[in-house]
Amino acid sequence: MSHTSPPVPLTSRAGAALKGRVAVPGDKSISHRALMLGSLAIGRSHVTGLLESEDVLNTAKAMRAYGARIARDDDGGWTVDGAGLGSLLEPEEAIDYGNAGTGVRLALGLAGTHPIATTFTGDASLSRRPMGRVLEPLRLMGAEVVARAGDRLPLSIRGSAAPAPITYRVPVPSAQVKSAVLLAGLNTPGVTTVIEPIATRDHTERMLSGFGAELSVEVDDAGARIIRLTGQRELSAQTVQVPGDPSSAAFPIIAALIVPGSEITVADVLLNEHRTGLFLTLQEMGADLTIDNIRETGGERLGDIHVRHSALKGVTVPAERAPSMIDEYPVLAIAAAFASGRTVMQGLEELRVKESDRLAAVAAGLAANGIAHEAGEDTLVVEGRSGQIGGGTVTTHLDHRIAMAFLVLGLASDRPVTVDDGSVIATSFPTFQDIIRDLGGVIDASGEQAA
Ligand SMILES: O=C(O)C1=C[C@@H](OP(=O)(O)O)[C@@H](O)[C@H](O)C1
Ligand SMILES: C=C(OP(=O)(O)O)C(=O)O
Repeated sequence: MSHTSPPVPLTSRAGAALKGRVAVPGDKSISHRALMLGSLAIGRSHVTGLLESEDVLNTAKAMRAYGARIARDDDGGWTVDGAGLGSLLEPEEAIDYGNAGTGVRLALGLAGTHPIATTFTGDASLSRRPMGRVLEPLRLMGAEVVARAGDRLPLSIRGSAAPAPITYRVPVPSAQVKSAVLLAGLNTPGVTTVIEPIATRDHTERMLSGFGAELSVEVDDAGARIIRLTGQRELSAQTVQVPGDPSSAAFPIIAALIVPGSEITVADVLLNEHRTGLFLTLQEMGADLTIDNIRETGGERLGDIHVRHSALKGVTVPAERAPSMIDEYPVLAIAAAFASGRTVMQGLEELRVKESDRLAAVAAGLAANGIAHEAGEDTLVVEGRSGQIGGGTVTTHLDHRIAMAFLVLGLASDRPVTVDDGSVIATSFPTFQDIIRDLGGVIDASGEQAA
């Protein structure tokens, strides 16, 4: 399905308490990277728990176009036969990356240091998002780019036959930019260095090391991470187990916190320290949220998260925590609406360049459902329990997280909440509705009556 398909309005409403144990699908960030690194490695990689969502399937399609063989096995695992570093084939057609920012930005990194031409396109959301943040370092490495005004998609990129290693200080906290430069460094002779003043998710570094890349990470006196990668070293095939996506787990977890009487477990959730800002914030808000069965697999930590309906209180979420929960603010705003007192979220400028302008989209959704709030340039303040909640229709702007966040709102609201298009949920969490229903939550196609 693509997002030229007709919109699918969905409505959620309050019902029984949420109960049960669920597992959310695999982490999106790790899934993209497993397919990409497997495609560059020599030999056959095996991936279990891959997220089978539209964004990740677009990466599978892209890597096939570059010459990798990628197949789903009968047992649900995936095999990836890599073409080997430096041997990406020129895709015969434009690669349509749909809604996937991570996918296209990381693929640009790969394409940017191979002497082949690739044209990338995307849906209306992706075509609005800035690509200059990855094109700037790739141009410094020798790539030629022809892009729409403002470095937007569609664009064509041709990598240099003799790419130059660079030292690049990432100007915005972005794991996608960091990763694009590191992936470009793989096919570049010499040492590519990325300096990251503010730490972001480090799945690329971890997985590159796991696939045998020569990579080191050092933290300087100012706390910046300095990542050095020696290029043109072969990668070797690996087995990757993808843990559950904490950004997906956020939705049932917050649903359980705000629906009275709820008690749920979300099993096997990734607990990488650069991804757990939401869980810490919820605990500060007074959430009954505990984590156990903590273990490590494939260089990543995971565990089971238990939550019970809780009396939440408003808190201030500091700007420096934003990179570790950047995709979770829309649903945190929903938790904040049920807290006593005000919740202040700071350092949100990156929300403006996601699948939608998330700050504006969240504010509009809160307004439509009677929740008092104030949005600044890079801040959001939500007044908890400010009156009757719900009854609104929310515009999703092709943004899965806006759709899911406001469907969670409806599960605990005084009146039902409708989102104008739930089809986009399939980009990251295709089983969202099934999981909420399994727990006892009510989400219907709009117009359908609850049973
Ligand atoms: O590297 C990644 O896998 C991601 C990085 C983040 O984006 P930025 O790099 O733009 O912060 C995040 O929002 C996105 O969902 C996934
Ligand atoms: C920002 C997101 O994804 P991407 O940048 O990969 O489109 C997200 O999933 O919330």
